Amino acid sequence: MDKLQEARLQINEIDSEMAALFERRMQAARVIAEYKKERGLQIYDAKREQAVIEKNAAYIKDPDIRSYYVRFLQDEMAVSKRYQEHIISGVKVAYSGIEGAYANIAAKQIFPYGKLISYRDFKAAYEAVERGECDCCVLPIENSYAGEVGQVMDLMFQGSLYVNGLYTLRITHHLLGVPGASGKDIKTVVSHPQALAQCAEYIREHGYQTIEYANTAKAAKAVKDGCDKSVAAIASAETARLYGLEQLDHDINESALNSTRFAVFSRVENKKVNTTGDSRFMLMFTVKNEAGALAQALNVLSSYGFNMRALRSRPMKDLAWEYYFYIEAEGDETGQNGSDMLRHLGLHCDMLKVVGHFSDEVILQED
Ligand SMILES: O=C(O)C(=O)C[C@]1(C(=O)O)C=C[C@@H](O)C=C1
Repeated sequence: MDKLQEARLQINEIDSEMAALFERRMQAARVIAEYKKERGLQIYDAKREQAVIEKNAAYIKDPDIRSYYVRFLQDEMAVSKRYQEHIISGVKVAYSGIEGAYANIAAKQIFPYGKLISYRDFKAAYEAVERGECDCCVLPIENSYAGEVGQVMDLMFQGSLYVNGLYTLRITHHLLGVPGASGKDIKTVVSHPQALAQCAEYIREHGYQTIEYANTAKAAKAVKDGCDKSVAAIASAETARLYGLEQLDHDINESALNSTRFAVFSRVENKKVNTTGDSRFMLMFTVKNEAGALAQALNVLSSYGFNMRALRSRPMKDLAWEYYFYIEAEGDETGQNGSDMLRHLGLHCDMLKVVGHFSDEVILQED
């Protein structure tokens, strides 16, 4: 037998072993896909991929081969992601608003393989998941300019869903007109009040009239349907594409940091977040009506080493002048220290629930 034949026989043997291993790996990937579908998690997990590569590359003794093996692992995970997309494809994702609205843009980016279903408002989208009509929903919880989204906070407090992922969408506004219009033609701009406020300086400089719409996509649709060269919408580049509008001016919002945080809600809690130090969790509670109860509750978190990043209060709708509290904190509350903290915190609360935890806040780019 010559060397070629010998090497090919070896490869045949290795490939047959690898085929069996590949099948096992893909079966594990299927389990992961189904787990993620139930919890509204993204397939791609950058940290996990990094860990897989680091751990396995270290097994390769020949330094000449190591970089090829890293490539092999990357390809293997790309195949695994394609297979998972095939399994999850059509996962039903509820969002509020119409196509082209920012919630739709965020949902599309988080679940490009999903079936996105529009609901008229936050409550309708949230309840569609509670009823089992959708697998998860994507709702805004906070805007860097306008602050918390109170209606979504209230749903989190009263409802039964969990937050297993948080995504920040950077928002860039553009001036959008009908084809053939130019900046000089524009007299009136239409958009959501927040978008108008975010571009207030630009609008003032140009002396435009403003008209408010329920969301930026509706404003864009109105411009398209109105066919009036003197009216422009303020919305995203994606909305322009969707409604066949032209960008007459770009990046017109004042703050470059304009962004909205979207949470993905699902019926199943993602019990274990990674423990690499980037975990965060969200709590909602009411405190006992006693002097110092709130201060004591807050002290419990720090005494167990959890760093509180946000504290908000909202009125309880059915009890005048009573409030519930929302906390977002850094750390992993699923371990022993976390459950001790929650037990201790519970002593100061009438009601306490963990609404969600997630490992990393993912930054989405608008385009
Ligand atoms: O571990 C996961 O979360 C997976 O989805 C599996 C897997 C892989 O094939 O190893 C695939 C995609 C992720 O980006 C990370 C890893």
